Amino acid sequence: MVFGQVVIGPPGSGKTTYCNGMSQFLSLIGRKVAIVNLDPANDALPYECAVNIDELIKLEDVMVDPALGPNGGLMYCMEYLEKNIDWLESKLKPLVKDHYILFDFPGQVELFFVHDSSKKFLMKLIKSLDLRLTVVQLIDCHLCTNPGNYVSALLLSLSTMIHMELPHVNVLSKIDLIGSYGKLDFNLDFYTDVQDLSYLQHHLNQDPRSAKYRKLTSELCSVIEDYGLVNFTTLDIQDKESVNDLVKIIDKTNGYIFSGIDASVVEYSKIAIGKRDVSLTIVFTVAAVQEKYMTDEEPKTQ
Ligand SMILES: Nc1nc2c(ncn2[C@@H]2O[C@H](COP(=O)(O)OP(=O)(O)OP(=O)(O)O)[C@@H](O)[C@H]2O)c(=O)[nH]1
Repeated sequence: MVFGQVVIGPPGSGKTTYCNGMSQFLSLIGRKVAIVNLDPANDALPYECAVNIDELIKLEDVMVDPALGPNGGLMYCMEYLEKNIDWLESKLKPLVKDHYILFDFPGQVELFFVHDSSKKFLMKLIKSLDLRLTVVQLIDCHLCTNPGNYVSALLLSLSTMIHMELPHVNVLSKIDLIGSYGKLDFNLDFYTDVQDLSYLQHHLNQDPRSAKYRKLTSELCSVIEDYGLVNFTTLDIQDKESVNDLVKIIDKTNGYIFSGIDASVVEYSKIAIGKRDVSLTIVFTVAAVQEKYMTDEEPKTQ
C-alpha cells in the first residue's frame, strides 16, 4: 500500500507552495516523499520533483500545435496523460516501494468536477499501484470575505467531492492572511463547520446585485446542507503546528494511521495518534486560529 495526496484547488490557492511545504514537513518527521508535478504550466518549481509531466507533454507545444488556448491546452494535456498513463505508471513504480506521493495538479477546477481524465487516470493508478490517496482541495480563505464567493467555494468543494469519489479534505489556505481582509461576517467556525447557511442569506440580501438570485442561492445552500459533506480545516503552510494538524486529518482519511507501515517511533508519537480525537483537533484548531489571526475582532453572534 502506498499513501499520498492529490493536491488540487483554484489557481493561486497555494498548491505548489503546499507541495513544497508539505514535503519538507513530512521529510522532517521521517517520511520519504516524492512530488509528482502534473501541472504543465508550472514552470518555476520551488521543489525538486520526482516526476514532471513536462517530460511527457509541454503546454507551450500544444498551444502551437493543435493551437489551443491555455485552458484547452491543459485539458488536452490531461487527456494526453490519460492515454499515456503507462508512462506515469512506469515512473511511479520505483517510487511506490517506499515513498509517500504528493501529486501537484493544475488549477483548472473543471478538471475535477466536469472533465473525466484526471479522475480516470487516478483510478487506474490507484488500482495498478495499490495507492491510498486523499484529495486535498485548497480554497483561498479570501473567499470567506464575501458571502457569494463563499457559496461558490462550497459548491466547488461539493461538486469536486462528488465527482472525484476519493477521501477528501477541504482546506482554507493562507489563513495567516485572514485578519488582513477586514472583518468577517461571522466567526471562523461558521465558515469551517458549514452548519447553518441560512445565516448567510441575510448578508446576501444586503447586496442589491444578488437580489435577483436570492431564491437560487437559498436553494443552492439547501443542497449543500442536505449533502452534509462539506467542511473545512485551515492552513498556514509556514506554521508547523498548522501543517501538523492537517497531516493528522489526512492520515486518518487515507488510512495511513491504520496501516502497518514502518513509521519511525518519532513519527508515530508526533503524528499518527494524538491524544485528541481528530474532530476535537479541528475544533481546537479553528478556535486557536481565530485567536491567532483575528485577534482584534469582536466576538460575533450568529
Ligand atoms: N501568506 C501565505 N501565502 C501563501 C500561502 N500558501 C501560498 N501562498 C502564496 O500564494 C501565492 C500562490 O501560491 P502557489 O503555490 O503558486 O499557488 P498555486 O495554487 O500553485 O497556483 P497556480 O499554479 O497558478 O494554480 C504565492 O505567492 C504563495 O507564496 C500561505 O499559507 N500563506
